Amino acid sequence: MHTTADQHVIAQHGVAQHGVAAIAVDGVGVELGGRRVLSDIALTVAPGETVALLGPNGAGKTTLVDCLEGFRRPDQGTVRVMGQDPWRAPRSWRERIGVILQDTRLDADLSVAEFAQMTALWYSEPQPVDAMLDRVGMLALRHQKVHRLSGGERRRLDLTLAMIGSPELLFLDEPTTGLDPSAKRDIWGLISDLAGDGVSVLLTSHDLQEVEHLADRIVILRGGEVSCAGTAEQIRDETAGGTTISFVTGSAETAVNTLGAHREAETGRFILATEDVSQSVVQLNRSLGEDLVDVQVSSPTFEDAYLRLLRADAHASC
Ligand SMILES: Nc1ncnc2c1ncn2[C@@H]1O[C@H](COP(=O)(O)OP(=O)(O)OP(=O)(O)O)[C@@H](O)[C@H]1O
Repeated sequence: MHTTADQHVIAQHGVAQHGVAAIAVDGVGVELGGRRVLSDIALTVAPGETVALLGPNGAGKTTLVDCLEGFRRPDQGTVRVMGQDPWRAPRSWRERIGVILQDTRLDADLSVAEFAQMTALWYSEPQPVDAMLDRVGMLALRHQKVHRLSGGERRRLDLTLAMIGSPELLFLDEPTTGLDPSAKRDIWGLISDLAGDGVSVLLTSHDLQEVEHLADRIVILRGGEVSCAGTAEQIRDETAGGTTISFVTGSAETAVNTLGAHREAETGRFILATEDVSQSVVQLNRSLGEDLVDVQVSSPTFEDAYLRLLRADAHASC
């Protein structure tokens, strides 16, 4: 599915809008320590699109992002980021991307403003530091030493540093780790605003709520391969199925032959797939009357789908 979906996105947004996808990966393979860590990876991020990379520990997300950021050269396949091979890209290319790392250490004895100013020096046209600090709610802390910042404040500073060069593409690795729920919402708002301004985002996160909230599309890596790709709704529907009504009745024949339900062997309950819950409940009542007991409606979530995908056998995909 990922190939078709990605081709569709490229056709719809990437090529049509600007001619060049923010990220275009094809057939990428990486071997580390004699072990294949990535195999035949295909991935695209269209300009202005937010794509989330999801997968269990060790799935290969960091290795792939390393290839995209130019820190690792894949053994096979092609990688283009903003139209260039990251491994050979010049400094002018690096100025067009912003990076927030999973675990940055800001140990210097500098203040927040000094640290941001030092980062700004690297770019030819940086944003004004105070304006960026204000945008992430850090202006009041501009004189605070960075090594005294709390985990959440440090994460906000990380984001400031990533944004300071006005990047066209942002790599966000666990951008809200350690943030309280309210701060997390603020940062989500900020990331959505950036996406609204046309910034492309590759988000790596284990926070399913965050991924669902921010990503236009989700690419799930598993065992170094793309296991599934699509919108959260597509992945949910294809992996966990649609809404079902489960019920108990003594009229098995009506349940199966008239209503089209199937009997679950383990529980003896009847399961009916439905696209319109109220209409199906009316129909159940009409057909089974008082012989209808313990009706339960189940609508799978994206989390259900993701967990099911991780539990499934090694070749499962959607
Ligand atoms: N230098 C290396 N030599 C050998 N194996 C490595 C090396 N670096 C990473 N690996 C292995 O490659 C696999 C993918 O690692 P990677 O860090 O890309 O996973 P990840 O999806 O980012 O995991 P996490 O969610 O835990 O950060 C892991 O099994 C890891 O042990």
